[in-house]
Amino acid sequence: MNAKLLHIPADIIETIVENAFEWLVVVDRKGMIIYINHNYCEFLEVNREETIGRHVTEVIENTRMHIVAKTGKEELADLQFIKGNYMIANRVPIIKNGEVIAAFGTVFFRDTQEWMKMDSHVKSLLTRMQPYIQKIDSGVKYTLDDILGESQQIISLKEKVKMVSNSDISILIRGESGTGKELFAHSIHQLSSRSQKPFIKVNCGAIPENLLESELFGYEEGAFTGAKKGGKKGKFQLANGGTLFLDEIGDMPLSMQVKLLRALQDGEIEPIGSTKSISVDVRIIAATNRPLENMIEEKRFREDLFYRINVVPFSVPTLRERAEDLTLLIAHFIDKVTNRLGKRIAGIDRNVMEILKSYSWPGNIRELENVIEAAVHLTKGEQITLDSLPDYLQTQTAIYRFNNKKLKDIVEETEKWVLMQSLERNSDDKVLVGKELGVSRSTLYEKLNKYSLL
Ligand SMILES: Nc1ncnc2c1ncn2[C@@H]1O[C@H](COP(=O)(O)OP(=O)(O)OP(=O)(O)O)[C@@H](O)[C@H]1O
Repeated sequence: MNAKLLHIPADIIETIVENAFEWLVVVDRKGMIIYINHNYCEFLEVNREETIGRHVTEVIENTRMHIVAKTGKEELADLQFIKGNYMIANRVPIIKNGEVIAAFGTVFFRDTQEWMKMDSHVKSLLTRMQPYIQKIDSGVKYTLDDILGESQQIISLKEKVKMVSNSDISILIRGESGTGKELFAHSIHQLSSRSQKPFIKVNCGAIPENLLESELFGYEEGAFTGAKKGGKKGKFQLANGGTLFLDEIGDMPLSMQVKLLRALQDGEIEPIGSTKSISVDVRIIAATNRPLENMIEEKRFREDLFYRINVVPFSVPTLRERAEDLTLLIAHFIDKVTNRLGKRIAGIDRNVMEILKSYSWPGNIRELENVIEAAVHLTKGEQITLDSLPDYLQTQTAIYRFNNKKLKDIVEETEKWVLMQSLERNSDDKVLVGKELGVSRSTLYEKLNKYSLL
């Protein structure tokens, strides 16, 4: 140590190190933490004693401290993403006798206007880059890993995906809107031998009937007024060698269903205005939330097309059928939104969690994602509270969903719910709760104990 520093008592040096830098970590040359200051541990929500001796990558996300300790090259003012926020990190090697013996890193997060401006600039750049990154690849945006869920239904479906993805058979994915049908379609393509070829999606319900044919099969130059010079390739041709995802196939007009069936059976298409057929090799994945069997009876969907596409049926469960996945999905969406916004959310108020669990989610995962996104935006503190939920969920208690429950269970659920609300309102003060609900101290404790609310 520098001779002048030796005169400074150790406790003074310790105080300086603890406070001079906002957050400080020191690693040895193997990347093991040998020192980390209290403020940093507090931010990371880790216990200081338990972090000492652990590899820095196990404690700090996106860290490069172990790399600097190895290369000996300092990294100054580098952007680092930690716990939903962009920070400025300095990483400096400590060199003795020409050898790197350790490295120290400091992390700054300055809540100044200037920093906020830079933070949002970086985020908007990243958001703008995202579509280009997606366009570079084959069109696949999701893999099986993006399908979250630990329920038996989801585990079995993911197994089924692995079994059928490598064959060329057509797959019909059924399920309510927002259940994740598109995610499954992407994953099947991504796991198939066609994964390096295009994945092309057509939303059969969103394209007007008169345009659907040219969209699917393309057209020749001069095929109709307004046709593009040189003609236009249809989605079948664009998907050649890969997968054509026919979303909302139940909404396809009957006239198009005939043409689609012909194309699938012959493996050939005829662009509008052309007299020549073109061979195409596409794998079909279709999806719908419509009751196709009823539509066949009503002559609104062709039976022969149904059998052609329904070789392997897939049924994606609704969110209410797999309520056990709710907690995981909520945590995932909070993470996703906070990462994007650079906001910190530590948890969810327990009343809010109860509401989310008892709601029937008619819009499924899409609705859940939207509710969480809005709640993260609207939450002022670090907890998602009742007032950041949409009005229809805030009043959710009024509409009780029976779900085949017995009266005893309904009474108990309601009792627990009322107790939780009162505890929340009275900041856990049992005397006030007892007064508010008009119950004696012993009854209150008995009930709190029964519902594990103590
Ligand atoms: N298992 C899952 N894990 C994580 N996110 C999911 C899951 N399932 C669906 N999502 C998300 O929910 C949203 C809706 O999914 P998707 O578009 O695949 O539903 P869909 O069934 O195709 O809906 P629609 O019938 O309305 O087209 C997407 O943002 C998707 O990322």
